[in-house]
Amino acid sequence: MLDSKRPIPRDQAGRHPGLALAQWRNRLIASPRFQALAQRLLPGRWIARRHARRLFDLTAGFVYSQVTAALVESGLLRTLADMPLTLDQAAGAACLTPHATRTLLLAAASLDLTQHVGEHWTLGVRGAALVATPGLEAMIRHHRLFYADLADPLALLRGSGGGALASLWDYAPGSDPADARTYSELMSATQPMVAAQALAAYRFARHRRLLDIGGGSGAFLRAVGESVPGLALGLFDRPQVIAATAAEDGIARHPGDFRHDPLPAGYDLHSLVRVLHDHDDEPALAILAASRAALSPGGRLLIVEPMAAPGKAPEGHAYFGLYLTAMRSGRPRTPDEIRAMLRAAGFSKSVQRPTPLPLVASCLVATV
Ligand SMILES: C[S@@+](CC[C@H](N)C(=O)[O-])C[C@H]1O[C@@H](n2cnc3c(N)ncnc32)[C@H](O)[C@@H]1O
Repeated sequence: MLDSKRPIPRDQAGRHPGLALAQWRNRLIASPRFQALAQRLLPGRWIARRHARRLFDLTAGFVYSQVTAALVESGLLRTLADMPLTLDQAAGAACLTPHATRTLLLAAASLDLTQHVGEHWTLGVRGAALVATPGLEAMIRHHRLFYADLADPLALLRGSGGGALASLWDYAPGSDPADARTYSELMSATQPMVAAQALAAYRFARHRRLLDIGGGSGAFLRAVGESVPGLALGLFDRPQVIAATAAEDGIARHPGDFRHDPLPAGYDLHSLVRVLHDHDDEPALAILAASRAALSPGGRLLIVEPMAAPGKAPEGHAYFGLYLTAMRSGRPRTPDEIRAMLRAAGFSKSVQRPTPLPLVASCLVATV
């Protein structure tokens, strides 16, 4: 039997054996002789092309994002979803010259966002999927702030640049409630897909009362309430966020600050949806401890958010790693990292429940 605790043999300098292998591979890839050989052999040519494509996509990804943003912000995406347009009609709808419109539509067609059929333009496969995905257009518009911060990525990482995204997040006491409302609206727009992951992963009907901690405008609670009618619902968020949202029948409202205030008792299920990763380790642990303190024995905490996977899944460490850096708070965590924090906060056990689209959200269930 393999002993997983057995130490991995290291070289004389104390380095992991995998490092030498990775260095050998990297030298091979960089060698002109190896590259020439790969071009001559058919499988090698195929692999080289695939890597070249991926490398090009990495280099050009920002351009693709901006083509998509132009399609959304010009209104063309929505108009093409309603009806096919000739080039002149599209130019009129987008308030662009026919030449500029053609440039945009051709660029979008190369990304499967649009399609040229006869004399008309319509949506391509990805364009149709984009329109059908709730909240994605709102997210693309919101990325204007994020990409402004990313214009100098090193300044962002050094903490000397950015600030556009953080200003939206920072609705501390005294700030304009309109900012809290803008952010909550974005969160609500992207919420249906997240709620769908939680509903597919967890049987809420086994509980009596659900408290959504940092629940924003209550979109998650409304989605769960529609699927599980008997469940009593409670919303905990900052006072200015609660004040900025419409009073909902049947949802108990608890204004407060989860870093300092105790959470209300009497709920047998808590949820933290896209909340934990917004916070650095110390406040994140305080939130988990507050949940643990307010839950009775047998109570559960559901953590729903996109989680990181080391070396894989770029939505984790690449997207959220940089997004949360721009937010100036929090970090993406792996399920194992969160489980360790849950243990430190006093939860007796936690399990991961598979979700249909981990890219949107993964789900951990912790028991008191
Ligand atoms: C990223 S949003 C997520 C909103 C919602 N759960 C969702 O997924 O759409 C984070 C939420 O946590 C709330 N929040 C942040 N800090 C808080 C604090 N100290 N106390 C209470 N709520 C807080 C914010 O107001 C916001 O509604």
